[in-house]
Amino acid sequence: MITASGITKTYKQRGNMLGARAVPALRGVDFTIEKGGAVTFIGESGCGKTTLGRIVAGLETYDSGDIVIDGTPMSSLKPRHRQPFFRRIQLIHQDPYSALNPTRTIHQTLAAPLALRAKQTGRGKAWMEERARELLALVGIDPGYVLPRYPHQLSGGMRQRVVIARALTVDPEVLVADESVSMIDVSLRLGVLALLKDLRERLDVSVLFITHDIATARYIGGDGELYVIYRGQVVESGPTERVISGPVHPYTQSLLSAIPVLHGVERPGPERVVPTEALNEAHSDTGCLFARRCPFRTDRCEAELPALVSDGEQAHACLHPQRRNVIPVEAVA
Ligand SMILES: Nc1ncnc2c1ncn2[C@@H]1O[C@H](COP(=O)(O)OP(=O)(O)OP(=O)(O)O)[C@@H](O)[C@H]1O
Repeated sequence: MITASGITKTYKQRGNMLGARAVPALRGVDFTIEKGGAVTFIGESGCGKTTLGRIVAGLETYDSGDIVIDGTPMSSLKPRHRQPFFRRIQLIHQDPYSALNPTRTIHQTLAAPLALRAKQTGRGKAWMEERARELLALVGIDPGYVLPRYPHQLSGGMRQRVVIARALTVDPEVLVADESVSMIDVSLRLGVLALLKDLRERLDVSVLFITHDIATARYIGGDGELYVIYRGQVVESGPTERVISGPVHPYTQSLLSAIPVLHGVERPGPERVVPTEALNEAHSDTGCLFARRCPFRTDRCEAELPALVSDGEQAHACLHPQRRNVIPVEAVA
């Protein structure tokens, strides 16, 4: 089990003559990934999703808060001692073109991490060969065809599957899939999503899925937890189906209005959400981060940052939670 609590991350971006500008990417994010579970983060571009995925995979540092992996807080370890923990969490690179070394055959690509695994588990070369074939078959490609070939000799879909097979060489407990950086086209994307769903069921591996698309959030992690993130803050969370059928934060509702059917949502609206502003521009950080775009804002929202309040299952950070449907103004004809 992996627990993240209060994760914050601020980037320093080179600014104008006044010096570097601080860009808060994550502002105190908490979540738990259970064994075999699915956790989805959804939000629009720039909200901090990719940063979060990289932090969970141990590829990015964080400023405060902690990640606890199977009871061990990562802050209690020196960076090199964190590696064995983070190895259990594999980020699936979504750009199959740059993720594989073009000068290595697939056999060589899989051999390196399998050799490490063989050493750790006291196995030999025969096991490595067998495991490479087994993993390729698991991701739905013919080992005999793929193993001797170079990445450029394979289709985009095959390359993406090889990337997933490589992630599986270390027997990960969690796969992190950041769809927002996906370079693959729609038809391949659906195949990869189906594969991730299948691997979750067959290997009991957990999935941390990062997306800006509610339909894929539902497809891959419909039985898991959904976290809606806005400008680095979780504004709503809960069981995916429950949040989708009963969103209370106006931002979640505006995201959901992109899908045609909303079961169980009262619809006296629609109310309109102000279009996306340039997220990093001179936003006031006092008060609710969504206030400027929110159709329900009051003076209180401008002054008070709402904390995440939970009813035990579903949580929201809104001073005026709504049981109504709102739509982003971009979607209005
Ligand atoms: N290496 C970096 N240096 C400076 N700022 C960064 C860096 N990486 C991300 N940021 C900033 O942090 C914020 C969050 O970025 P992040 O990539 O995590 O968002 P995202 O939700 O994944 O966006 P997208 O869906 O477009 O990938 C953005 O404002 C971004 O400009």
